[in-house]
Amino acid sequence: MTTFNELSISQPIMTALEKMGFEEATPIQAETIPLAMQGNDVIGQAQTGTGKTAAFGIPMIEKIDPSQKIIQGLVVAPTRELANQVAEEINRLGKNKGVRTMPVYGGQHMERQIRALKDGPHIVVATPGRLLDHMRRKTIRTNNVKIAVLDEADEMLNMGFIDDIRDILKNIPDGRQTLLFSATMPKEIRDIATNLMNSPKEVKVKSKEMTVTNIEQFFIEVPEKYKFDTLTNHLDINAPALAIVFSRTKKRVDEIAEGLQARGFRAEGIHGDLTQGKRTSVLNKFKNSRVEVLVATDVAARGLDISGVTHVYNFDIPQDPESYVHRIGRTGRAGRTGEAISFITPREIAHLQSIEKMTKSKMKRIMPPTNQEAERGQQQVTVDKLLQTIEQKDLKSYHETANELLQNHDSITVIAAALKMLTKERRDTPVRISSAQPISVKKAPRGKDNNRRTNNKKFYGKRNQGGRNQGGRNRKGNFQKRRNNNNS
Ligand SMILES: Nc1ncnc2c1ncn2[C@@H]1O[C@H](COP(=O)(O)OP(=O)(O)OP(=O)(O)O)[C@@H](O)[C@H]1O
Ligand SMILES: [Mg+2]
Repeated sequence: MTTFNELSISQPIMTALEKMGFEEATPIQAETIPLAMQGNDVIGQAQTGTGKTAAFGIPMIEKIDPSQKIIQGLVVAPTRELANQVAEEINRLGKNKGVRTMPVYGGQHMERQIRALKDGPHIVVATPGRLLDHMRRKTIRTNNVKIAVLDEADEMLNMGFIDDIRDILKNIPDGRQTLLFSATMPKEIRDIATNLMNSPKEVKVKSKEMTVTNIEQFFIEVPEKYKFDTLTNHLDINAPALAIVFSRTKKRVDEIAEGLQARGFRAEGIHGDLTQGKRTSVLNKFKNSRVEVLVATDVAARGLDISGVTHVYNFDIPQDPESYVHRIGRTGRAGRTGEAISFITPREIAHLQSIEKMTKSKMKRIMPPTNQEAERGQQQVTVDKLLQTIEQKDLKSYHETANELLQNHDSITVIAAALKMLTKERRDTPVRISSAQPISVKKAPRGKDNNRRTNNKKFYGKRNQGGRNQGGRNRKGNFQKRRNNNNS
């Protein structure tokens, strides 16, 4: 364990770290902060949720001279929400030193942004498109930038962004220091990265798996047309505090979010076709739990740090293993636990195996929950609430009425009625999600494939007709029991 003291961090930042409740440095922080503070270029790779933001934020703030009101540090991030979040964290870290950080991204009012930039932030955290726009207008000048960071570096150096990144880096003075961070770093991207840097030091926090071990990973083999019912049944059983459901297309995100609302869930969708105002409001509602299920495209896959996300669903399995790693990494952050559940259509089993191979982790097969299990799951939510109320013990004033009730009815009937009243009514509103092509693997591994397949037909029935009852449940316990041991 490394304390921040051992890393020779200056007092103002130490005070900020204390305020933020950071007691010890995470491994990626312990390894990269000294290297970066010595002036090295660094490529830092560590699992999701392990504190990479502070790993580049701290050395960046150390480099800033707050008396000079010019942009000295630049962070580039792939999405607007992430740019905003990273700016917030660097602001917290740099506050006591008087270092001001400003997020700059598209969808915000240009004139207002230009006015704010005139106030002279020391650090800008930007998305590439809007940053280039400002650089062309000369409303952002990069000639004094001493340190540049690519957060989610492999994504930034991928096809979609690489040209923009080259243009941005061309305009930053040669003597600059460059830091690249991500949880994933495919080899071909690392080679591109090295060319843009000055003899970088590579730090890879060693771990057997690319994914975080405190995220339990499951998969459910389910035909496309049963995915939605499987999702709502699963949500009923697990009653997640906050869940993110990833889907492949914006259209499906909208449809899933609307379908969930129709079935009584507080759900909203987020994707790139929404206005920035809508994107921000949906994310804020999710952060303060007014929305319990966030349905998203990969726009929410990388970097977002929302505490309390207990479940990540891959309604559609992603194409790349990297995307899988980042998506499920929205839970199980900073040492917490989480569950990731991926829906795999029968034709995608080979793809699932290729993801497992790349990430060096296993997903355990679970069976799709039945309608009866989902009903019991919802009742259990009520029972949990009831038990909490019993624990609070403040029930004396209800005793007399309770006694009267029990004189005329037996206790089972009374309790059952109370449970019925308190349990969220299950809606069976029919929902149709437009179809998606299954993802295929170029080289489908043969053979092993077969023992993964089971005939799941018997598990699906029309909603509310009742499926196969698996017997008594005990929330998670039942869930565990149903794992297929052949695959764990
Ligand atoms: N040393 C620390 N002690 C306690 N909490 C920390 C520490 N460093 C960071 N955190 C917290 O851990 C959470 C995850 O950090 P962060 O978002 O930087 O992870 P990340 O490695 O960038 O993940 P991702 O790969 O998903 O982007 C944040 O809430 C952050 O405030
Ligand atoms: Mg991050």
